[in-house]
Amino acid sequence: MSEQKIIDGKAFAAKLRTKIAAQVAVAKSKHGFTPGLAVVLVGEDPASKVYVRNKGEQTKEAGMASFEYKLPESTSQAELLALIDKLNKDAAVHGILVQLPLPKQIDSQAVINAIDPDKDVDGFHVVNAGRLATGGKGLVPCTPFGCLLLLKDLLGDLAGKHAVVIGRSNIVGKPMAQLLLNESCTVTIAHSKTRDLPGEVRRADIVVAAVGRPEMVKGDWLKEGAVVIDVGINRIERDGKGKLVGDCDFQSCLPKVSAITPVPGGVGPMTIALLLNNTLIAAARQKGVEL
Ligand SMILES: Nc1nc(=O)c2c([nH]1)NC[C@@H]1CN(c3ccc(C(=O)N[C@@H](CCC(=O)O)C(=O)O)cc3)C=[N+]21
Repeated sequence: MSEQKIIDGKAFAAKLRTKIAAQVAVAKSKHGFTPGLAVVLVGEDPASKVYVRNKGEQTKEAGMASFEYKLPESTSQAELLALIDKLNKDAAVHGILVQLPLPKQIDSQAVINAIDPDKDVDGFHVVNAGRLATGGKGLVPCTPFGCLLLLKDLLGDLAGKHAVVIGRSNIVGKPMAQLLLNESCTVTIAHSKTRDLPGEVRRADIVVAAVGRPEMVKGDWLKEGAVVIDVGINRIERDGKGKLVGDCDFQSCLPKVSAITPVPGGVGPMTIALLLNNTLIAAARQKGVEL
């Protein structure tokens, strides 16, 4: 019964990648260029290595060029900045992603702000954050962009809906709130100091959970028929086994919602699809073509 309530982010992302691959083919055949994405990984974090590998594989599957840079944990900030300078100047590279988090000797924000904003396919550069906040044409962070596409596919026009975003990070919460505001939602941003979080969430037509706390949002916090987008990816131990769970308690939320994203298979695959989409957008703009 509730099967159709579960949003299939994996299938949506696969469809999106098919569309992107078709546009990449046009870029090659009609305009004579191959969109290229450079991914930079510093150090040995095992989860980061998996993401970087998935990104590389899906980039190539879409027909794009993938450039991977794996630097040692001991890399200095100056060395990383030198690589970014080289990638900024490389005409075959249209998008640059530096995997976060970075080792502690490196100032992440300084590194992000060294990327050419027009190649900043993560949308994390202060210029892109400013463009999003002021209605300019920039690059939008992949995870919130993916969440927005899922919401619009499900609900159509979002105007007037009450959205509660839980979490205020620069990479998800804040840009998500900006995007929902641009869609004329009434937006509440909740965080660790919010008084009566369940009470705030109970007013929401749309809940976006991005706090990084396993299974924090409970079903009895939700308004009947709410749409829940769960951005959390938390690795926990249960019954002696490793398990991936979101920021929402899926079992108690499912009966209350009209739709909910699962973890895994929800927002995660969308993030990578939107990264490819941003790379395509960045490449088309750099080449001055419409795809
Ligand atoms: N500069 C930067 N940009 C990022 O976008 C970025 C980053 N750094 N650092 C790490 C996080 C994490 N992240 C994920 C992307 C896809 C999945 C994903 O596809 N997850 C699948 C599989 C999860 C699994 O099985 O491990 C799913 O949710 O179904 C997860 C996590 C991007 N990140």
